Amino acid sequence: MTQQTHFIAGQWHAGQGHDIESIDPAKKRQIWQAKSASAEQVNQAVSSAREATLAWAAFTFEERLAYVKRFGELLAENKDMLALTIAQETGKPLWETATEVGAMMGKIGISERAYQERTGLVENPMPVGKAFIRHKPHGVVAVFGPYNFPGHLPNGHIVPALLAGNCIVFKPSDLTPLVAEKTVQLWQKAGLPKGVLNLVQGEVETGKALAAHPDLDGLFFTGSSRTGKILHEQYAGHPGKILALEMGGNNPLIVKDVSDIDATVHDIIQSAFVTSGQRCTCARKLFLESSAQGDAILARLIEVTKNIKVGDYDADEQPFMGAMISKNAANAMVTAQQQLLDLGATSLVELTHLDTESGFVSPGIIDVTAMVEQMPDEEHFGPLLKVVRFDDFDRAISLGNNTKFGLSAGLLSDSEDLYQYFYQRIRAGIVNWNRPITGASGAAPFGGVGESGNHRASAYYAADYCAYPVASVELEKVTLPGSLNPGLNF
Ligand SMILES: NC(=O)c1ccc[n+]([C@@H]2O[C@H](COP(=O)([O-])OP(=O)(O)OC[C@H]3O[C@@H](n4cnc5c(N)ncnc54)[C@H](O)[C@@H]3O)[C@@H](O)[C@H]2O)c1
Ligand SMILES: O=CCC[C@H](NC(=O)CCC(=O)O)C(=O)O
Repeated sequence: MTQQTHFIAGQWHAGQGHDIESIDPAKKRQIWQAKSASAEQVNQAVSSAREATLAWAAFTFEERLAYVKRFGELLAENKDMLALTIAQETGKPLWETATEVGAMMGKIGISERAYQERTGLVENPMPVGKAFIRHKPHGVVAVFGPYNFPGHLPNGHIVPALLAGNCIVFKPSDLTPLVAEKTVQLWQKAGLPKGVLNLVQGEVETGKALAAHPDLDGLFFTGSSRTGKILHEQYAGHPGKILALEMGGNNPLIVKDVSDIDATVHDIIQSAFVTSGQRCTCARKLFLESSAQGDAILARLIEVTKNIKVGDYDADEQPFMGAMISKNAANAMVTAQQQLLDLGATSLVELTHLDTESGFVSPGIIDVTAMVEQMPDEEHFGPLLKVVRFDDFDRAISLGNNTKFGLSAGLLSDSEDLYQYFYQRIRAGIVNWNRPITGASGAAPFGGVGESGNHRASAYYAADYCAYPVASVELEKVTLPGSLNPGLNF
């Protein structure tokens, strides 16, 4: 029987599109297969969400919260199963996927607080009557997720959207359909009314059919800037629809005047190579001073990087890095490295595709100082760190800012004055000092400037794009004003 993987109007359905599959990039085996959703099934999912909107929005916040909390309990009960599924589908080590499931659980409390603090009720007295600020859900929204956090990042849209009273059609990455299926099964178990959350699986054409659906009130997207820009163009001329775009980055990390070299190298590695470099916040460009200290940091960085353990997600001795998402993604990193070398860069640690049928690569470091002006402003979404040596701090900042993106940036330095100087000049939505630039908190806004987003930050601020404000002045009965405007006679 064909896998029933599309959840529409509270029922699981087999797809009517073409064959799709999911491959474990570490073990190189198929772990899931199904047929994609047809355009008609996408249509049914949107209709089912539309039919559910009035009743779902009419629930009190506490009633909606009860469903979400039940989902949270189910996440806790199923955390090992979900962590293993994420590991199998993405290649990420189990220690890391356990933290992803933890972030999914943490999202519930954060979103509850954010709803109250950012979109809660405000009541102001007036000379006559009362003024209220309330918020209403948009209606039907699509949620698009990326492959690198297939649980946590869609969850970061779904939880606040449901709490605000929206109904959803969820289209996960076609590389991580199984995580989506298992997550939606938990929502079903939580007893969510039919139609409130729908799931359609498929590749780009399913995404296109959903994004273009005329009955959507909005779309919340996390993924690449390439896709985000297509969606942005598609939504041009539709000012009535809400579009939240969380996209990529080409993030700088600058090091100057530090006393602890190992701590510095740790924060560089945690910024550049965690999740095999597949985080939107990963450091892509490392700026090191042309000095004896810069040389010492680079030497130690090379040494520690060469010793990073890469391996199976379920290895007893856990690796720091698992496989990348696919052999194609691994190949793309090898190609990117070669292109930089062709442009005049020098390899310091070669990124190598360890088993060409898998997603395993070793982390790489490449010195791009000689060709930094010609370096393409691309997000290379994998473990390849580009090093730029600098003499002048201002030039490091200016090269760090020399990108169309603006997601994360960091300074490693013992000087607070230098940090203040850096903070004033660097352009990014996440700016850290003496901390890795990955691992952002869900309790803070999360978003970037430039082509990293469209000024609709997520995480703690997701509440903002999940509801629209309604201002009301209200009085219990129609009452003649005490003083009338000139020229009126009653
Ligand atoms: N800023 C953030 O919060 C954040 C977080 C995680 C990942 N990312 C970014 O995501 C990227 C990696 O994820 P990815 O490769 O899965 O992203 P992607 O853009 O390829 O895919 C994201 C989603 O969009 C769908 N899609 C692709 N093309 C489409 C189209 N033309 N129309 C409609 N839907 C389409 C995909 O099927 C998937 O569901 C990286 O660039 C990374 O930086 C950003
Ligand atoms: O790959 C991109 C996300 C990386 C991750 N950011 C978050 O988890 C943001 C917080 C949230 O959405 O709750 C990171 O910074 O490592």
